[in-house]
Amino acid sequence: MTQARTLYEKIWDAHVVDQRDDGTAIIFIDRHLVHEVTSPQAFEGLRMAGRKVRRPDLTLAVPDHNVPTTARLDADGNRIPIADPESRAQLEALERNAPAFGVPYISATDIRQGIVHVIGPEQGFTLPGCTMVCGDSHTAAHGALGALAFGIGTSEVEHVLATQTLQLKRSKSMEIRVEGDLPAGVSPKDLILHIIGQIGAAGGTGHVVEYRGRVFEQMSIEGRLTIANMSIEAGARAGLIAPDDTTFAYLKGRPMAPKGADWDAAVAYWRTLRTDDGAVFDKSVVIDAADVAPSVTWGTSPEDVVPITGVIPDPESFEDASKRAAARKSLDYMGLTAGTPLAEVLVEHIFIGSCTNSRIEDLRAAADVLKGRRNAPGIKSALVVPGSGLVKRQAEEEGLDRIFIEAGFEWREPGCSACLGMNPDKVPSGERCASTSNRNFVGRQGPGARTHLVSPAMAAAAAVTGRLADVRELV
Ligand SMILES: CC(C)[C@H](C(=O)O)[C@@H](O)C(=O)O
Ligand code: SF4
Repeated sequence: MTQARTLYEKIWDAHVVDQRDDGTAIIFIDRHLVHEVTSPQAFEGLRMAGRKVRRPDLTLAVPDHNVPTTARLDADGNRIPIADPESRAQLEALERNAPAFGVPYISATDIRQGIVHVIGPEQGFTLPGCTMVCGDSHTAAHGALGALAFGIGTSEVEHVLATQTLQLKRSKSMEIRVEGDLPAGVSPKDLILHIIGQIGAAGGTGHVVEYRGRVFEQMSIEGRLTIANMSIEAGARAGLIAPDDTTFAYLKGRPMAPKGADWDAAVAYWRTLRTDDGAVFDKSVVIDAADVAPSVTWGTSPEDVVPITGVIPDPESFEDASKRAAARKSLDYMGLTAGTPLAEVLVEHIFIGSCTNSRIEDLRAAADVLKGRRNAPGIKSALVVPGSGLVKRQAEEEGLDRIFIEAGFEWREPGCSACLGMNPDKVPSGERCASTSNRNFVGRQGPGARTHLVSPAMAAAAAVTGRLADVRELV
């Protein structure tokens, strides 16, 4: 009898090109996404060494981090140059490097352009069972479709471009099993924030996590992408959800997905990609879905999570001395006082976007709350940034753009936007933003910016009330 294996072990075993005695292995990489921030030096390295891209057909490049989310073409149809010199240089480098190395490139003015982690699944570039990398920590997102996907550094980007392989050590395996069903009004974002709040920002360190349970089986691909995306915020190397009929239905007919007989063969293989009964995980965590409420972060780490019904925690209540010190610092940065009910915290900015929550379902969830309502007077800016041009177009076809605009939101072009301060979309110092992104680090949305991570519906609730608010009281 063959040994029972986890999903992670199956994908790993299928990609080992060479196994060394010291535990390192050479792994074949099926898919490589490239963006403008982590690729310029990698291409430069190839150029200096006189090397080519080994498998341009398995590589896909798109700019997302630095592109402004305002109009990209002027009235005459000419490209509006990027003002920031560093951003412009990175974008221009990618625009030169992709054609020079024969890498398929989706330009900033292409309708398919968007955040790498949104366009990969959308184009059918991301497939179950494949190994996938990108010079970007949120590559974990693609695990939502059952791909073993993780972020790599720029020198590894160069290595993958040159060889289509990567030297790696096998990670440990971890199961996060969620039992029961989520209560009404609770979204995948609330669940992943809750999970990170429970296991901590280092809870998954050294592990590849597999999310298991009925909740995930019943979840849409959009929701699964939100979950897997934030695996890295729990410290995990990657996050996986076993592919199933929902995955296959999502991928069928996507431009880069297999077609005809290849599709049938692929689906037959993908159906084998499940953790076998009796397979053993190195670590196992069980979460009760009934415990999850709409979640909000209060501090400067994604593990600083409380339910919206809660209060800002007292730093002195933490057992660990370093956690007490970190919480004091966080509250100082965030301008918050222990004991304040979350629902009394006023916000000035709203950001709906990022690779965590910028897909069509996210926009629908926010628009559902905003419909017939207007942003509260205290809201100084509210941005909605679709994850790709295709998401944007679909939202417009559904009339969602009207709902956002009528509520007082700005309807923008796709990109990373205010998820991180690398482009013009920033939150002013000392001001507070309810954000659907994934990181609330110090300065993440701009120097001195204060970030509260929430779901799209909760961001909309914050917009119309001008404070952190329980969306369940609005619908
Ligand atoms: C700029 C990029 C390398 C970075 C990452 O690796 O994740 C960014 O996407 C982020 O979310 O912080
Ligand atoms: S949207 Fe944010 S988290 Fe995602 S890739 Fe861009 S900067 Fe990173």
